[in-house]
Parts: sequence; structure tokens; C-alpha cells
Amino acid sequence: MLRTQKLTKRFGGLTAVDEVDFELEDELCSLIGPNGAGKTTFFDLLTGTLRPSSGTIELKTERGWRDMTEAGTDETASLGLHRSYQITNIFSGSTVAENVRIAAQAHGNDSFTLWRNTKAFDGYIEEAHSILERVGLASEAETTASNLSHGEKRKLEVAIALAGDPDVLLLDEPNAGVSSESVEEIIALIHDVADDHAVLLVEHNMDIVMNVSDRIVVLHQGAVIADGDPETIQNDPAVQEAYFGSYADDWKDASGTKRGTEGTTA
Ligand SMILES: Nc1ncnc2c1ncn2[C@@H]1O[C@H](COP(=O)(O)OP(=O)(O)OP(=O)(O)O)[C@@H](O)[C@H]1O
Repeated sequence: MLRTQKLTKRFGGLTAVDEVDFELEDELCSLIGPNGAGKTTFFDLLTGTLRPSSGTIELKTERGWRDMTEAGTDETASLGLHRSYQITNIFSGSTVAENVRIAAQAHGNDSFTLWRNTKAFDGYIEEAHSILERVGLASEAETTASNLSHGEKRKLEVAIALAGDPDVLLLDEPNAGVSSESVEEIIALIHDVADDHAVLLVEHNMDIVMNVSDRIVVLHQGAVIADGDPETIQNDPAVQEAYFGSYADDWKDASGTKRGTEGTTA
């Protein structure tokens, strides 16, 4: 679905992403690594928010692999790659339903002509409501977005990404700021969207990562140091070493050594 070859991003003398070869199949893959490992920079490169220093990014379309190394954010979105943002991307003064309707409308390229076409407009409203149903926000459709809880805002961000009808969904910390009571709901939501999308997830909560992932890729100092199923990754000495120091205890929690604590982060 999506692949990178020798993808590299340098900020001055610092190599934030270092020759990363990565391929996302039709699966749920998590990208993990200690703080500063390069996860956000990698996401920014994939979505066209940042331009790579070198290397390539390709997305599989109906017509085969398409080079999108130089593509900007609008182009990557129109090609089918959508991202839910860690920093909220919501129109806070609009209702929940309006936020999703606007995203669906933007995807349908009808932003300026709709006033002439009420039928199309109704279609986008219907689509917005069915997406809200899917993410568990139907009852909040007419709520002003600024009044949502953190957990509900994360769901709305996923709903906005879904409104772009993506093939590949990049989920950027969908659990950020969410209370521990809502973690199960976020896990259910991630499982649900992964049913019909390829998903790349960046998430600090290791309980979530271990629960939802088909595959985990570990970045350390910009480079991939491990790639495998959750069990393989948990037992990988290089991964334990990378986390050693700042996050060793959290990593042990996620590995089950001290199971029972909630909201494990890494
Ligand atoms: N715009 C920038 N200019 C200079 N350095 C940057 C810039 N953005 C990121 N970096 C550096 O690149 C490295 C990778 O940062 P990045 O934010 O991608 O890591 P991360 O894995 O997402 O970390 P975290 O888990 O803390 O979000 C860090 O050393 C960071 O300080």
C-alpha cells in the first residue's frame, strides 16, 4: 500500500529519520520508539508536511505504485493517505456533524458549488452521520466540537480522517489526553477502522500497541532497529536496550513482567 526506500530527513547536523526502508501492507502496523526516535518526523514525511532530504515514498494506487516523494499534503490526501492529528485539527466552533460534513465535502471537491446542489449537500450530511455512528459519536452530532471531552475529540479526529475516504490511515496518538476509562473505546475504534483500511499507528500507550498491532516497527535514533509481530518485538533485546533508561519500567509493564498497571506509556 505504502513504501519508503532509504527515507532520510536531516535537520542541520541531526538525522531525525535515517535511511528507513518500510512497507505497509493491508495491516495494522504500529511505529514505536523512545522520545525523539523520529516517529512524528516520519509521519510528517509520509503526509508531505515535510520534504525528505533523500530517499523515496511511494503509494500503491489503482494504476500501480505512484511516487509521492515530492507531494504536498493536499496531494497525498487526494491519493488516499489520511492522517488523524495529535494536535487537534477540529473547527471548535462548529458542531461535530459539521466538522465531518466539511471534511467529506472537501474530499468530494464540492466546497464551493454546493449551495447550488442541495441533493449533494444532503448526501454529505448523510455520510457524516454514518461516520459518526461508526466512531461512536452519533449522540454528539449536534454538540459544538469545543464541548467534547478529550476522548470524544480523538474520535472526531478519526471521523474527519475517515471522511476523506482513505486507503491508508495514519493514526497519530489517538489516545493522547484520553482518560484511562476511555482506553477500551479507543482500542475498539482502532480495531474497527483497521478492518477496512491499512493503518499505521503512532501510540505511546504500550497496552494499546500490543493489543491492536499485527506488526510493530521500532525506530531508534531515526533508524529501524526491529520489525515483527508484538511477541517478537517484546522479546527483542535491541528493543529493550533502546528503551533502557528512560522507559525501561514502562517497557517491562507492557511486556507483562509487572502486568496489572494501567495506562502504560513508553
Ligand atoms: N523542525 C525540527 N527542527 C530541528 N529538529 C527537529 C525538528 N523536528 C524534530 N526534530 C528533532 O528530530 C528528532 C526526532 O523528533 P520526532 O519528533 O520525530 O521524534 P518522535 O519519535 O516523534 O518523538 P516523541 O515520541 O517525543 O513525539 C528529535 O531529536 C527532534 O528534536
